[in-house]
Amino acid sequence: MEEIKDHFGRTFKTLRISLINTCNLACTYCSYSNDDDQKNNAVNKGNNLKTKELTDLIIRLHERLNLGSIRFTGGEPLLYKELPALIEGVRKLGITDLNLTTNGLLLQKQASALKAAGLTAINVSLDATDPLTFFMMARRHGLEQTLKGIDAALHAGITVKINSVIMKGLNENQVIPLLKYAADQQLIIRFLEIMAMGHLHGKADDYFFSQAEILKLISTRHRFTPVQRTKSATANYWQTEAGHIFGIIANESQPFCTDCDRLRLDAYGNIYGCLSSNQPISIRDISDPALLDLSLKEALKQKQTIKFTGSKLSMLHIGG
Ligand SMILES: Nc1nc2c(ncn2[C@@H]2O[C@H](COP(=O)(O)OP(=O)(O)OP(=O)(O)O)[C@@H](O)[C@H]2O)c(=O)[nH]1
Ligand SMILES: C[S@@+](CC[C@H](N)C(=O)[O-])C[C@H]1O[C@@H](n2cnc3c(N)ncnc32)[C@H](O)[C@@H]1O
Ligand code: SF4
Ligand code: SF4
Repeated sequence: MEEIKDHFGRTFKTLRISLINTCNLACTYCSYSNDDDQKNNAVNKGNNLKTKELTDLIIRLHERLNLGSIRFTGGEPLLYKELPALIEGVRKLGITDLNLTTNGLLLQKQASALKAAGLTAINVSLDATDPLTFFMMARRHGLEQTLKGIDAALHAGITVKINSVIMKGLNENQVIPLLKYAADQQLIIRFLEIMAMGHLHGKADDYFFSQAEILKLISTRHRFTPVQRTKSATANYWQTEAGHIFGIIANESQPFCTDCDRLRLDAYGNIYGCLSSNQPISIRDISDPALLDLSLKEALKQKQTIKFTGSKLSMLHIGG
């Protein structure tokens, strides 16, 4: 069967599944307000997919795309009750690179079940090592719980990386402490440039803290050299003289659309070919393979040529 490809040679190999569009934190850059929730309900159509329906959709996507990896995200994916069962089901399809992006609050309880189910690696979001700044960023307390979650995942034998969104005027003073925490734990950390999504659409500039600014801050403490980028990666990486690897996801300063291989599936059975797209393409009720192909080709057209251009949907709603 002919591979679904665009004229840049891009195809879909990584499936990012948003399992749920609710969350137990309300991060300032993601959630509209303290009690956000469904203000932007553009994609909240119908009922969430049941685990069986979701597994069937994954099977059909995998048959067509020969997926290399899956990342479970959200909203907060650890609120999805049947995650271990889902992971087990997907692993049986032969997809063994199975990853999770989480805020880590519920990780302490779930880490060993996730490992047993076959999860490969976890990216934990952590924007501060200081409880007050954590609260300011997340609008909830939870630093200690998140740190315990990271410990539990490591104890269970799961590889962990840290993601830290850096916002000018709010938590740039956390770059050095976060880097130190990660180095002490021997974890890779990636700092994220803020993205103009949801309520930040058109307003993100005020908070933008660039890759260059992050590197400048780090250079006051460490010497570092660049690491060769891997194809389709979101992050650029560097290694400090002490051997610690850190990265920056520079959506604005150093975009990575040219070899993007990511397809998104939300909790309602809609696909998106690009994080910049507000247009859901429903594949939930499609059983005809030719129609699935058409939908995937349509989704591939949503990809950007150069960089992320902003979205009215927040990560909470499209799936981060
Ligand atoms: N523009 C853009 N940014 C993305 C995309 N996927 C992830 N990101 C950015 O990368 C951040 C971290 O994403 P993760 O869920 O950790 O996934 P990842 O970076 O692909 O993970 P690794 O495979 O471990 O490198 C997100 O919060 C976004 O800022 C994408 O498809 N497009
Ligand atoms: C939407 S969250 C979903 C998974 C989980 N709740 C978590 O926080 O890891 C996925 C990632 O998106 C990032 N994110 C959300 N909104 C963002 C924004 N406006 N700019 C940059 N990153 C953002 C978060 O920091 C997190 O690392
Ligand atoms: S970034 Fe993750 S933890 Fe924070 S509000 Fe969004 S979905 Fe929740
Ligand atoms: S903005 Fe779109 S094309 Fe660019 S990396 Fe993100 S998902 Fe891929």
